[in-house]
Amino acid sequence: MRIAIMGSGGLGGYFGARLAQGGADVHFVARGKHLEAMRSQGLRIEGPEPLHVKDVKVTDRPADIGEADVVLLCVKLWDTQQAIEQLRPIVGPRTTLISFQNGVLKDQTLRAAFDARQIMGGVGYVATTIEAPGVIRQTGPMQRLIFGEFDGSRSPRGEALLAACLAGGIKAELSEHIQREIWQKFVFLVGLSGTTTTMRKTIGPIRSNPQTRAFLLDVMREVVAVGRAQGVDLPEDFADRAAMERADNVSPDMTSSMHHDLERGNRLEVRWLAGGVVELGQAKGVPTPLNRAIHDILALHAEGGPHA
Ligand SMILES: NC(=O)C1=CN([C@@H]2O[C@H](COP(=O)(O)OP(=O)(O)OC[C@H]3O[C@@H](n4cnc5c(N)ncnc54)[C@H](OP(=O)(O)O)[C@@H]3O)[C@@H](O)[C@H]2O)C=CC1
Ligand SMILES: CC(C)(CO)C(=O)C(=O)O
Repeated sequence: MRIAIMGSGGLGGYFGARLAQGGADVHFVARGKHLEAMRSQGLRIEGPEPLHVKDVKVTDRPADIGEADVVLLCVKLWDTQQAIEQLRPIVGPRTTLISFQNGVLKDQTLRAAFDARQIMGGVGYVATTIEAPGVIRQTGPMQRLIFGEFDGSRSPRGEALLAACLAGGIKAELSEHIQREIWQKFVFLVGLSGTTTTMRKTIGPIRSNPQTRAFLLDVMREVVAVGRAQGVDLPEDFADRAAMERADNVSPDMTSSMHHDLERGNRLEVRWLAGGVVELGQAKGVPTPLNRAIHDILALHAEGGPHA
């Protein structure tokens, strides 16, 4: 199975390395200094389960890879359109595409570019970032990939990718409810990213302080209300129980990739996270004042640049 990893940073680099370790034919797409370092030193994962993949197949020209069986889309949301254009030469009629990016609108973007039957849904759980060119740092032991067909079937292509993931030590699951999984992660992520980035703290202190804990919960409740209004099968108390439980069980030093981006002066995905909640809420008449506040507070940082 030829697997192309489009974007080899925190998410794509981590799971691509594990897939390669398990014996899959992995081709990474990277750029800049990260590409050079991967070419000269391979790809290193630091953290609870360190790994060094020495001979990585990596390019900045996806066309060189040839037709892929599976493409894992792992670029930041603002890079999606450019990535899609670069991917066209390696997407044949039998290629499957899965976006493990965050957010709930990503698959719409893929469907606008490719045949909808080629697209499976995906969710990635891991806390990773590019620490230095060629080096990905993982915080905490969490790592999990969930993917599935949007019609709920267990397809041969899903089973094949599952086997490749399991061989690489990835905690992977083939889901029969992938749309709900995508929203469940969205609820947690919007809460985590909105609070850690605006408060500039990791989850530990945020969940321990009653005032910030209540804020986190209310942010996630808004996402649940919007999801339910969109017809997603989310229990009404999903934020209060499952999402809060997840927030309580992750490592206290865990933060969101958006918080890392703020600290580094990178662009932020806030437009698709809290901003996406506001947009989808407006379409259904669901009030989302806290998500609006998060989106507005971060507006001056959304395009990147140093912050005081
Ligand atoms: N990191 C995490 O813990 C998790 C992240 N996610 C989601 O995954 C997505 C990716 O995030 P993350 O991995 O953190 O992001 P990173 O910035 O760490 O990685 C993305 C990588 O893709 C590269 N890239 C972008 N466009 C291209 C291109 N056209 N050609 C070659 N390389 C390209 C970027 O290069 P450059 O740096 O030059 O822009 C960067 O190295 C986001 O939607 C995020 O929300 C989901 C779960 C966990
Ligand atoms: C919440 C987390 C770390 C889980 O994978 C994530 O997706 C992100 O911060 O982008």
